[in-house]
Order: sequence, then C-alpha cells, then structure tokens
Amino acid sequence: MTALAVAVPGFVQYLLGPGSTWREVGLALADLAVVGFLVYRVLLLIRGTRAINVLVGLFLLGIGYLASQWANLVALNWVLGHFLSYSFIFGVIVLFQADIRRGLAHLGRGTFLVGLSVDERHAQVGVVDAVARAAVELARRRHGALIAVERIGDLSEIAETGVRIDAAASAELLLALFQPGGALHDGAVVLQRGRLAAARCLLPLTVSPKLRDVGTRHRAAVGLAEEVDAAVVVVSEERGEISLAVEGVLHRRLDEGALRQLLARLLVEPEPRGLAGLLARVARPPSQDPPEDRRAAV
Ligand SMILES: Nc1ncnc2c1ncn2[C@@H]1O[C@H](COP(=O)(O)OP(=O)(O)OP(=O)(O)O)[C@@H](O)[C@H]1O
Repeated sequence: MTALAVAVPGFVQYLLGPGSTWREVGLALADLAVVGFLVYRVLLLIRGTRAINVLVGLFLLGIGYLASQWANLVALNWVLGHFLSYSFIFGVIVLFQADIRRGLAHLGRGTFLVGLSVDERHAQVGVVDAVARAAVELARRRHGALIAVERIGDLSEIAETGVRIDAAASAELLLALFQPGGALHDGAVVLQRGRLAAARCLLPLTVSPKLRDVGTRHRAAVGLAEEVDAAVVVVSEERGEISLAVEGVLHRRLDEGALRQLLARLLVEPEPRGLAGLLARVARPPSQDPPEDRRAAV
C-alpha cells in the first residue's frame, strides 16, 4: 500500500515531465480520481443494460477508426470518422434514452419524496399497505397480478391504454380486480397519486435477454420500470412469487416484509435533500441492494 502511495504520484510526476511541482501532481491525481469515479458510476448505471452493448460497439468502431488511420486507408478512415462523431451524439441521446431517463429520475427521487404534502404522504402510506396486503393474498391464492405505482414518471399514457376507474386504492379492490375470469383481471392496474386510476392496462415489454426464465407479465413489469420511474409489483400465477421492478431491475422472491420495506423506501421515505442527498445517492454502496440472486438486472 505504501509502495503504491509512492509509486503512483511518482509515475504521474514522470508523465507530467521533470519540472512538475507536487501541486501539479496533486491536481493531476485529483483529476484522475474524479474521472475514474465518474466512469465507474456511469458503468454501474448502465451495467447489464443494452447500453453496455452499444458502448462496446462504439469502442470497436473507435478501434477500427484508429486502425484505418494507422494503415492509411483514407476512404475507410473518413467514413468511420464521420460515422463515429455522429453516432456518439445521436447514440448518447437516442440509444441511451431509457438509461438517461432512469439516471435522471434516480437523482430526482429525493426531491419527489421530499416534495410530498402531508396528505399525499398519508395516501402513499395507504398505497404501500394496500399493495403489500393485496400482493401477499394474491400470491397465496396464486392469482397473477401486475400493479404499477406512479413515482416521478407520469403513468397517464399507460392508464389510457386500459379502463378508467379512479377509485380509492384498497387491497380489497385490487383482489377483486385480479380475480381470474373477471372482466378487468388481464393486464396491469395503474395507481396514480394514491388512487387506483385504471385497470387492464398494457405495459411495454422489455427486450432484455437477461430475463429468460420469466414470462410476459414479468417482462412487462421490467419494461415499464426501464422506461418510467415507477414501482411495478408482479405476482406470479405460476409460482405464487412476489417481485418488484424498479429502475429496470427486477427484485424477485420478496416476502411481505421485504416488499413493504422496498415500497416504503420508494414511495414514502424521503432521502436527504441537497448536496447531502446527492452524495448519499451517488455513494450508496452496491451492498445496500438486495442480494444478487434476487435481482435480475436488464
Ligand atoms: N404487455 C403487457 N402489459 C400488461 N400485462 C401483460 C402484458 N403482457 C402480459 N401481461 C399479463 O401477463 C399475463 C401472461 O402472463 P405470463 O404467464 O405470460 O407471464 P409470467 O411472467 O410467466 O407470469 P406468471 O408467473 O404469472 O405465469 C397476461 O394474461 C396479462 O395479464
């Protein structure tokens, strides 16, 4: 460790040139640390998503560009150079849009929860209780269910794909809606601002290849959680399992306690505000996530 503490600044000083001062070395080290940390956070953010494949594609294009430059292949180098510069701009905006949206929503999460009024917070506590009680009972009965709860992302468009209900959210209503054979049991129920907004809604399906062992109900939950900042609870008809999709990750095999805890964290408990909140969110160690075997990153 001590050897490393001497070797790294020494190496940086060597790179900066013989006349460099320790202040310059210190600044260069801080610069490297900040860039390293940012790259690490970006990789964590897009880990296991389609974005990582695109990043690998861009990296290979970059290698092709450098190779064509080295081999003096003028036409290929011209094409790859232009292709790279445009695909960087459009690639970041278009291909990473879901990930950017999720990342921004992640940063805005504290603001959403801090901004809740007393009444809204009370309604959210009711939603957590209703959804958790219903999910446990639906799992016991082996009735399949899909419940999307709005957070920052607006679920109005999703609600419009189904049948409008606009009723107070309760476990009893959820149990009745997901009764097999019922007119509204298919598709997802959408909860907005503490109320049960609509049923039989259609959610976007994820195309992630990582979710091979689950069917369309779970794919629909993850698909919505990839696109919008919502908490989506799934009850498996086949296995009687409860899962929750949020920020594109499926937390699987939850018992009532774990489900309540996750829902409360996502819908009720505010995180610290301002710089403290930002630092807490950015620096949250991966170990605070549920164990790896319960998660399926997409
Ligand atoms: N895009 C979608 N939006 C909303 N609901 C959907 C969507 N796709 C499927 N579903 C719901 O999932 C049901 C089919 O579930 P399927 O058995 O394929 O999935 P699963 O993930 O294996 O779930 P389970 O473990 O309950 O069987 C459909 O009847 C419908 O209610």
